[in-house]
Amino acid sequence: MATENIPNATAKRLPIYYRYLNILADSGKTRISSTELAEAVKVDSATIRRDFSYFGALGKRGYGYDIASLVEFFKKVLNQDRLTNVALIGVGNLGHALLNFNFHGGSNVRISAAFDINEEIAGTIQSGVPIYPMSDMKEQLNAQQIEIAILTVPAPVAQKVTDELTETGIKGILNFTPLRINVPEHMRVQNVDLTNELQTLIYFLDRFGTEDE
Ligand SMILES: NC(=O)c1ccc[n+]([C@@H]2O[C@H](COP(=O)([O-])OP(=O)(O)OC[C@H]3O[C@@H](n4cnc5c(N)ncnc54)[C@H](O)[C@@H]3O)[C@@H](O)[C@H]2O)c1
Repeated sequence: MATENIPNATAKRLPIYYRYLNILADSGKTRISSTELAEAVKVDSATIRRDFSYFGALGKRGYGYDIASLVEFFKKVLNQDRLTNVALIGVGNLGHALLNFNFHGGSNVRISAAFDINEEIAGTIQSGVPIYPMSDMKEQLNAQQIEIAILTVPAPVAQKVTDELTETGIKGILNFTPLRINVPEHMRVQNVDLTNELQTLIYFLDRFGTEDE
């Protein structure tokens, strides 16, 4: 299965497909056409067919896609058949909300360790997740074989903390800070920027209006 060379845009849509297909499977539905799926996930059917084609022909003409096999397939592609432990660095307002949420609801990702410089929080357990002092970070990440970190520290220290993370086994950072952090080539950063998302929405509404207009 050649999943290394799929385009970024396709990779980003896979969790959307996976989540919806799971809902369908739970409701007892057994097959779906690319047109139906397109309507539900708001991605056009040609794109869906192209996305799926990167993984080999999964659908049958006139039949559509078999939901159970798609779910199994995406589960493997997205590594949802094993639990992925992630770390959270910075348990402030946002960090705390993410700990509380902790990716419940059918996802196989969970925050298993959190770290903070504040000595009053370090050593406590919040939403079932232990908070460690920063001095324990390297040891804990290695011991728990954690490869992904969520970064929710203040922007002025984001690069410093990132540099500390590069000395551990961390391979990917979900960066909530507004700073565009620098990482070595073997690491990958995914930025989450709510302001940016909101501005994009405002831009599209200003320019194109809503779908019903
Ligand atoms: N991406 C988004 O959409 C979005 C939304 C809100 C906030 N943010 C960003 O998320 C970050 C956190 O925001 P917040 O409101 O939770 O801030 P906050 O001040 O409430 O929390 C920051 C936490 O980081 C800890 N911290 C500070 N320096 C540290 C260090 N060197 N090592 C480890 N921990 C350290 C603090 O003790 C605190 O607990 C900020 O960078 C903010 O700009 C992003």
